[in-house]
Amino acid sequence: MIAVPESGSAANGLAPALSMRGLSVRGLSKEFGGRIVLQDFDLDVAPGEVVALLGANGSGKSTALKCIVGIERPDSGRILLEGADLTALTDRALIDARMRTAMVFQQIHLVRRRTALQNVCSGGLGRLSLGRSFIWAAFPRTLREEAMACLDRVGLADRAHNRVAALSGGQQQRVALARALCQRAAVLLADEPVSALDPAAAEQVMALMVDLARTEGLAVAAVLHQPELARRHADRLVGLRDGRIDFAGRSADIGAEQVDGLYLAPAARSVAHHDQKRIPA
Ligand SMILES: Nc1ncnc2c1ncn2[C@@H]1O[C@H](COP(=O)(O)OP(=O)(O)OP(=O)(O)O)[C@@H](O)[C@H]1O
Repeated sequence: MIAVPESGSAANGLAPALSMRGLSVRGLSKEFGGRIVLQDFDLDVAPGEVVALLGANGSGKSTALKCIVGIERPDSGRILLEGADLTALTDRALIDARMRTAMVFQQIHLVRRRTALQNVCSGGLGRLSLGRSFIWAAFPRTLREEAMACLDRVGLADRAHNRVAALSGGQQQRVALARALCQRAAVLLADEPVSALDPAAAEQVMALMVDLARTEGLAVAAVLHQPELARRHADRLVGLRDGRIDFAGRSADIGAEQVDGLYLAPAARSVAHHDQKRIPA
């Protein structure tokens, strides 16, 4: 069992220095067509820790995750994964480093006509030679055993041979988490992983992500649209507004009104701010 790190000692909730473990991001910026959508974005996620990214639609949350995982190319900034600077790596070293990051999405990216086990095996494809990678039926026994253990870890060993299409949304998301385990990822980036799930399934998947962080030492960063769920499950919260960090800190230290403020329109925000100032302490 990995202890929850005492991060967030600095005033802004970030670790004081770039970490050699887990994920550290500094000064990430990205613009599309001349419009800045992410600016000076910093993030630290230690092994065993869960950090939730919150913010209104269009505030830059997904762009941040996409830049970290390599789907988008940041205009500037540094991304350190287990101490390796991804922005300085090339070729095989970059591919190997990227393999240590897994991503799960709201729209679950699994091959629906394949079994849960085959999908989880695919997480280990990067470790196979190219020739074998595309033969679904020919995953080596060792990989199948590892994938089975990963499915067992998420409570789905009994559904290993079911096609993904026959599983519920919550079960599919658990298969996606098992695939991340089989990939042997050190960092898990989750983009609205529970938005398509009913409340009970969402609760279950969030609890599983926290459990995997604690027991497997995964560093988890999750974009969430459910502030209450984030507050209950995440160790720290990072609030984004218009591409910039509005607040960052331990979940217990961040007030509900601060979180709610992320979702107010600018005019309502200035009224709320004015009202807040009038309330005697
Ligand atoms: N490939 C792209 N090309 C142009 N603009 C983009 C692209 N991707 C994102 N954007 C813009 O960047 C801004 C931030 O988008 P992003 O998806 O990161 O926001 P978000 O906070 O994840 O929003 P949501 O909660 O709706 O998913 C938005 O205005 C979006 O339209």
